[in-house]
Amino acid sequence: MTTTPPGIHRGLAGVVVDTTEISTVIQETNSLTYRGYPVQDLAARRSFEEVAHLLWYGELPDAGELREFLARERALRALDRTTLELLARLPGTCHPMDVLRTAVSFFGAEDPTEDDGGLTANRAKSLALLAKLPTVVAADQRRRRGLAPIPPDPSLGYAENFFHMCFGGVPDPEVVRCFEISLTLYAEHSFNASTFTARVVSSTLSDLYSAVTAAIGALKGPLHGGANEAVMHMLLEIGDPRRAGAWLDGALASERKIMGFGHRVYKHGDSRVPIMQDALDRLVARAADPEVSRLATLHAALRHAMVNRKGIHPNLDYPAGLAYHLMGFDIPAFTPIFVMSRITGWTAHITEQLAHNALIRPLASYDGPGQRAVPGAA
Ligand SMILES: CC(=O)SCCNC(=O)CCNC(=O)[C@H](O)C(C)(C)COP(=O)(O)OP(=O)(O)OC[C@H]1O[C@@H](n2cnc3c(N)ncnc32)[C@H](O)[C@@H]1OP(=O)(O)O
Ligand SMILES: O=C([O-])CC(=O)C(=O)O
Repeated sequence: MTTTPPGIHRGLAGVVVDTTEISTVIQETNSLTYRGYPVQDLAARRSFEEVAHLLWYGELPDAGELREFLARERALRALDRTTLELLARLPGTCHPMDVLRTAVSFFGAEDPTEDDGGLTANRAKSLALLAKLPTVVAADQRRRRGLAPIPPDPSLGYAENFFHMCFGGVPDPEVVRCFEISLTLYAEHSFNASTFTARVVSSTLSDLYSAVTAAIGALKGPLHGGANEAVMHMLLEIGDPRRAGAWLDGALASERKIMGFGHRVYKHGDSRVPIMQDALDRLVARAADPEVSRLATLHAALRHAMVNRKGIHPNLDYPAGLAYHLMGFDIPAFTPIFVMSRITGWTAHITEQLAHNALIRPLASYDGPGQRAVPGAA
């Protein structure tokens, strides 16, 4: 095992690198606020579009501002033919996060204002990405099912339209509401790895698309956003609620990381989990299906076993993973759905970084070989 020398903060654990006005985790109360508003109240009372406005502009929209915001977002959802052709040519074997990463990079290449890092230009790009990403995710899920894309419907809200583009129909409002709650909870979480990645890229004065492309790469990993997919794979691997304890003992004995558990900041439970778990419970009750009940029982059994054995609590990916499965999405679409939401937080942070920019460039303590002569050099 390697020991960390004093003064070194591996993984930047515990290091405060800047200030932010966007969100904060309040450790003492295990709570999370966006621009000062508790996230559970936003999830209960506001639409995801209102939350996006709050994150970007600092305030919830009034009725007129919301009308205008919705109209602008709905008008930008469609993909042009070149993008649809490009996406259709990507191998069906690649992960949907690769598709999304490629799409964002391509949007940048297509945008003649790509290098305009001004506030107005970046706000326009952020809105266009918010509007278009669900269209990419839905078209990609359909492609993998051998189905043609369904164009967006501008008469539908953000969450409803996503279901429409994925499945050709909108489920009952309770399901849409649970999905929208997940989008609000996933929208923003301070200096997490993907947001920090976006800020690092922006700190070099690179363009917004490059920062978002890099952030998608960071979110894909199973220690971050990729965990919501890994949770579902793990539940399917365990299969039977009666196996949960024994499976966990074996996994811990082999030093496996249990997906959907633990967090760098929350050590006594993720503030978002109770809200998402409540939404998941409603989905389970509504389904009234023995197979769904079995999965929910397994989900609860593994959570209890993990808390009992290790004292490690679930993070948001744990209830969100199963909730997305019950909503009918394919597992590889789960992390792309996270992107559809987190695009709001990433772009809010890019704007904030550029407003008070300092190049992000930490130091490293060198512990490689001492200086030596290149063979043959005089
Ligand atoms: C939306 C999000 O991105 S939330 C995070 C999603 N990621 C996951 O769910 C992946 C699983 N979880 C993990 O790997 C970790 O908990 C992380 C990466 C999220 C946080 O990691 P860190 O803050 O670096 O915590 P760290 O890895 O130091 O964990 C502390 C101890 O708890 C253990 N631990 C933490 N999480 C887990 C886990 N999920 N399974 C097993 N052990 C765990 C570690 O092994 C370590 O044990 P040790 O002290 O005996 O070495
Ligand atoms: O904050 C983190 O490290 C990870 C997380 O929960 C998030 O990004 O939502």
